[in-house]
Amino acid sequence: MIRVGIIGATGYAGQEIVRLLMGHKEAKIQWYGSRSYIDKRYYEVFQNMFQIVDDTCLDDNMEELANQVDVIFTATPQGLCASLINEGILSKVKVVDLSADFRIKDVKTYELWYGIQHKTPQFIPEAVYGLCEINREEIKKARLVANPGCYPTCSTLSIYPLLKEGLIDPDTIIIDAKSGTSGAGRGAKLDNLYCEVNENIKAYGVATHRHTPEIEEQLGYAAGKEIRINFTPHLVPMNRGILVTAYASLKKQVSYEEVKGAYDTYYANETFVRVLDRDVCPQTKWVEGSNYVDVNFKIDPRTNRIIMMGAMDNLVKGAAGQAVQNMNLMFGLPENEGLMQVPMFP
Ligand SMILES: NC(=O)C1=CN([C@@H]2O[C@H](COP(=O)(O)OP(=O)(O)OC[C@H]3O[C@@H](n4cnc5c(N)ncnc54)[C@H](OP(=O)(O)O)[C@@H]3O)[C@@H](O)[C@H]2O)C=CC1
Ligand SMILES: CC(=O)N[C@@H](CCC(=O)OP(=O)(O)O)C(=O)O
Repeated sequence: MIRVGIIGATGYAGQEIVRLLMGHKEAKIQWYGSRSYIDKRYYEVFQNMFQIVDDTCLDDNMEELANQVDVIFTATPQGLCASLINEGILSKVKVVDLSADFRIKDVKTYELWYGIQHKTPQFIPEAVYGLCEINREEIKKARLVANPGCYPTCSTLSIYPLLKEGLIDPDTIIIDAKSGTSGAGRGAKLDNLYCEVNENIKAYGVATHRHTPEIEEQLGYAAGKEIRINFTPHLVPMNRGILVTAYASLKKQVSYEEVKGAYDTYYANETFVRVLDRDVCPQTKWVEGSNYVDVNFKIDPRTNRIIMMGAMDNLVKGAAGQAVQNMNLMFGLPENEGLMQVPMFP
């Protein structure tokens, strides 16, 4: 049994890790870390866990935690993991960080976009970006995994095959993305009040969203050069789900079969990336509660541009599901263990 500790178990992403691990055959949670609910029963924070989890919430003492578990998930605000981690901890325990602290290789870029000073930049080079379908072999050997952001996961997986195969011009990519409000976490915020969100849709972070450099870095690796994109997220009145619609110019005229072949090259053997049938557009409802990302595309011959689409659950493949997938890889377990939930519909 892998012994698991979660720092930030009382947030949306942390709770989703707990939910998924309840169905995992090889993992047992030993530490439900919190800041505000120390000594409270976990089920008192989330009553969906009543008669399922009886444990009490503990603090965020990573030193102590590292002596008791085999893997730590940090599902905490930006900057916290970087401030707690050290060599002694990493020599004892594997860490999967759900925040952005170790995702961006250039520390100055991280500090600029996140507005905080990185406390442990010495660990950035060894951290592996945990996009399982792309970095699988490196993840297996890692002791520190940077779990990707929700928008970057959906955007990168939707666009990646076309950049790798050189079918699109990397400097023409525009990403329009929409997210449910659980993406913003459980903390009370004016922007996420019912009256602000319900019956409403709005863009935010236009040309300034902190996921922009993360997406640019990952797509840049696929393109083989530095790139710049336009990325516009929108908040939509639903609990879960991310929908990406991305646009790019094709480098030449291509057929449906050629592009489908590019997607199949990378995803035909992937359990969690489903390339949908021709003309079927991904929908968030078809992936809700599951670790799947549904992708598809449509060529517009009038403009010689291509529209790439992706849908996933921000809390599962966009956070907790991918984190568990990373843990499975790091411990040599079947990659899909605990992750085969069928999407909920309707
Ligand atoms: N929500 C999503 O869809 C996604 C989230 N993420 C990332 O996951 C992380 C968690 O996000 P999310 O669950 O949404 O956020 P929440 O606001 O829902 O939860 C934050 C968690 O962090 C804990 N926490 C806050 N401050 C501290 C502190 N100083 N010390 C210890 N624990 C602390 C909170 O504890 P308490 O409640 O006890 O105060 C809570 O458990 C973030 O980095 C986020 O960017 C990544 C991808 C998607
Ligand atoms: C709807 C919403 O507010 N979404 C969050 C992003 C989700 C997230 O969790 O951020 P990381 O992936 O970087 O950890 C936002 O736009 O800030």
